[in-house]
Parts: sequence; C-alpha cells; structure tokens
Amino acid sequence: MPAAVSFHDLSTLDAAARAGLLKRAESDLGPFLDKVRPIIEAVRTEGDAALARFAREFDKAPVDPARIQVEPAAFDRAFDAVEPEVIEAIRYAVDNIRRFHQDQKPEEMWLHEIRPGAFAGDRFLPIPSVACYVPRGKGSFPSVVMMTTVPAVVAGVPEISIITPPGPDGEVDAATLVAARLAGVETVYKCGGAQGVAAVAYGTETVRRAVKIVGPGSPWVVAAKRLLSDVIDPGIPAGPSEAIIFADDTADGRLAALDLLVEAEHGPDSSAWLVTTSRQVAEDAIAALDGYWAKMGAQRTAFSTAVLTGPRGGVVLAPDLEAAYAFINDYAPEHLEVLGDEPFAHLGRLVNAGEILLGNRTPVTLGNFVLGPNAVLPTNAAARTFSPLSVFDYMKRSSVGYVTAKAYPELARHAGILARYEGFEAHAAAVSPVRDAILNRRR
Ligand SMILES: NC(=O)c1ccc[n+]([C@@H]2O[C@H](COP(=O)([O-])OP(=O)(O)OC[C@H]3O[C@@H](n4cnc5c(N)ncnc54)[C@H](O)[C@@H]3O)[C@@H](O)[C@H]2O)c1
Ligand SMILES: N[C@H](CO)Cc1c[nH]c[nH+]1
Ligand SMILES: [Zn+2]
Repeated sequence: MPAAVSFHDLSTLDAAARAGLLKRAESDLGPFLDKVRPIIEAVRTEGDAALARFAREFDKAPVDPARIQVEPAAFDRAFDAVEPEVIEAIRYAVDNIRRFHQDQKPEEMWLHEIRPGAFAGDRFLPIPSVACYVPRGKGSFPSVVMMTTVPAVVAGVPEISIITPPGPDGEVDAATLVAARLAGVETVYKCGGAQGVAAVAYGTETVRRAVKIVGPGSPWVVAAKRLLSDVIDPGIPAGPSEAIIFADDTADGRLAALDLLVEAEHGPDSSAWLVTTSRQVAEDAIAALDGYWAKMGAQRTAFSTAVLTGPRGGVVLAPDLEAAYAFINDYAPEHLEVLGDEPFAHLGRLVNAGEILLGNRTPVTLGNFVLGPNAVLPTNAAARTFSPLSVFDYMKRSSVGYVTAKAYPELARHAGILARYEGFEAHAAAVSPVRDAILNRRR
C-alpha cells in the first residue's frame, strides 16, 4: 500500500510553504554540476575513448570507440525488429507533427513599407547544424526523436544529428532508429548524458560538432548544457517532466487521477500536481489512485508513488478559482491540462504554461505523442519566459531594411538628430549632406 498522497490546502499555507510547492528537481543542480565537470573535460581531451568508457560506466553498455555512430544496417534491422503497429503509430505521429510544424514555419521573408518608400522586415534561415538529445535511462523515447528532428527537417537544417545513450546491449533503441529514419535523420551517435552533450559541443573523432543542442534530459544533461552554454547553444531548458492537472468543480476526480499519473510515472525526479477548487474532486482523485496503481508495473508505480507522496507532487486544494490560477501561473508548468465542462472559460486566466490542453478528451498523453504541437517544453518554471520547441528554434532571423531615395531625407533627418544627441559623430556624418553629395556626383 503506497504512502499517503501529498495534500496541501492553499488556504492554510504560509508563503514559505506555498513557495516550497513550486520547487522542481532541477531547482538545485549544484551536485550534478560538480560531477559533470570532469566528464566534460574527459570528452574534450579524450574524445571517442571517453564516450566508450562512460557508456560502460553509466549505461552498462559495451560500446566500441570505433563504432560510436550507428551504421546504416542497424536502421534496416530496427524496421524488422519493431512491431508493425508501432511503426504505423510512429508514421502517424510524424505526419501530425510535420503538419503542425509546417503550419508554424514562417515565410522566408516579409518586408513592409514602414514609411512611404522605406521597407523593413525579417528574413528567416535555418541554423547550420543541430544535435537532438533523445533520453534513454528510465525509458526509450522515439517520441522525442520525432519532436526534435521533424521541426529541424521542416526548418531546413542541413546537418541534423541525434545523440542517445546506448542500452545494455550497446545498441540504440530500435524504435528510436525507426523514428529517426521516418523523420529523415540518419546520423545517430551512441552517447548520452553529460558526455553526449560534451561530444556535440566540442566534436570528437566520430561525433560531428553542432552549433545547437535541443531535447530534454535528466539533470545530468541539463547540468552539462548549462556548463557548456558558451560552447554550444543549449536551447530551451527541458529537464524532468512535469504537469499540473487543473480540475474545476465540474471535473471528475477519477479522470484527474488518471491524468495525474501520466507525467508522475517518468521518474522520481518528475513533478505532478492536481490543482482543484473542489474538495470532492480532490478526494475522488486520491481514492482512485490505488486502483490505477494496482494495474501498473512495479517501476512506474514506484516512480509515480515517489512523486505523488513527496515534495514535488500530489494534490493542491485552492479556496477559489483566483487562488488556483495564481498558483498555476506562479508554478508555470511544462504541461497544463484543464479538466471540466467549460475549459475555455479558464484559458484567459492561465498565462504561464508550456502547453495548455483543454477538456476531458485532451490528456497529456495525446500531446506527448501524436497531437502535433511539440512536447519538448520548458520545465522548471521556464515557461514564464520560454516557449515550446518549434521551427523557430532551428531558424535564425535577420532584420532586413531598404530605403529608397523618396524615403531617405525624412529618415536621415530624424536619425541625424538622434545620432548627434547620443554624441556619435560618424553616425551623424553617415546621414549628413556628405552622403547626398557623393550620391549626387554618382548620377
Ligand atoms: N521535457 C521533455 O520533453 C521530456 C521528454 C521526455 C523525458 N523527459 C525527462 O527526461 C529525463 C530522462 O532521463 P533519463 O534518465 O531517462 O535519461 P537521460 O538520457 O536524460 O539520462 C540518462 C543518462 O544520464 C547519465 N547518468 C546517469 N547516472 C549518472 C551518474 N551517476 N553520473 C553521471 N551521469 C549519469 C548517463 O549518461 C545516462 O545515459 C527524465 O527526467 C524525463 O522526465 C523530458
Ligand atoms: N512527457 C514528456 C515531455 O515532458 C514527453 C514524453 C515522451 N514519452 C513520454 N512522455
Ligand atoms: Zn510524458
């Protein structure tokens, strides 16, 4: 019988206790940073040999330093090994994820007439390379392959690679390879954790250097990205999975419990809260959990029990909707699910969340795998300022401007005034009559 599910009544909590509920496993990266430093240094100086050594140490995986890259035949074998229905589901998901990100992709350029004869806009181009981190410790994640590589392909990134820890057989998970090929990426390296991040940041004999890394991972991965952020663009912060299930008075507690377990089962470092304004919903949810746990395997039960009975998960009872909205917005969850008969009634008040899934038929599971929007989302309250992974993460934007002879005098006059005020003489000269004289002579 699992321990009691954590229960907090917001109306009785002081500020410090409420603030404690907002903490994630990533909130204290200190111990991970110290252990990750020497791993990074070893990869920088020893390259592939260090990758093979750490694969043996951390993944219990026999990896030959000369075979860090997955060979083409392994993709063919993966298609034979994976169940046809899984391949079909991957195809379906890739299709939806591709459609979503194609719709999201901006036009290559827009140019508007800001003033008569003065044009300004943006041009979007793909970044030159990206490495996609696909976790594999407490599960295998073909879905993360799809979420990270499909938008990269849609954006047009020319060099896309995947890094992922090898399994105990020394190989990459078969469905991960299927998803990679169906997404259009066949450069896969058998290295994960901090050592994988270091490999793509510095490059090794085998691993191609990338300018950016995307994808979620354990605190080891998050710590390495942070330490290497001067060497490689670490992308949006995406650590241990987390969710808030928000259930109003009209929601069914049994549904709330069903969905609360979704992100709680990722690992003991995940976070999962049911936030509700209804004591009845809270009680029904807590009562339903044992029945669900009885049908789950030992590992996922242990992970989700640890989350829901610990400091990073359970049930939060809010005295009213205002308090519930305030708690959710302060928490800024990665995934937010809204249960109840009128979910759109709450949408306007919910401002901080990586994704907001509305209604009783949009569980987090659909967003994680097949709906189309990206399931790699900002964690650890980063949703206050960061957005979900998207095609924009694989593109960079340049501003573009063009001023005609018709527009130039007016712009030059105003710019000159500002340049002189700021004390920039060359700036002012560039829009002074000197320019007009030169241009007039060229006619
Ligand atoms: N935000 C998202 O989109 C998303 C999606 C899927 C998973 N996740 C999260 O990603 C994480 C995946 O974690 P995971 O563990 O399953 O896989 P992972 O690949 O991120 O981490 C496993 C790696 O960590 C390293 N490691 C493990 N123990 C170590 C030690 N003692 N010292 C140094 N390195 C060590 C090893 O290299 C190992 O390969 C979970 O927290 C999960 O919640 C997030
Ligand atoms: N929950 C993860 C994002 O936080 C995505 C995922 C993949 N597989 C299962 N879940
Ligand atoms: Zn998940």
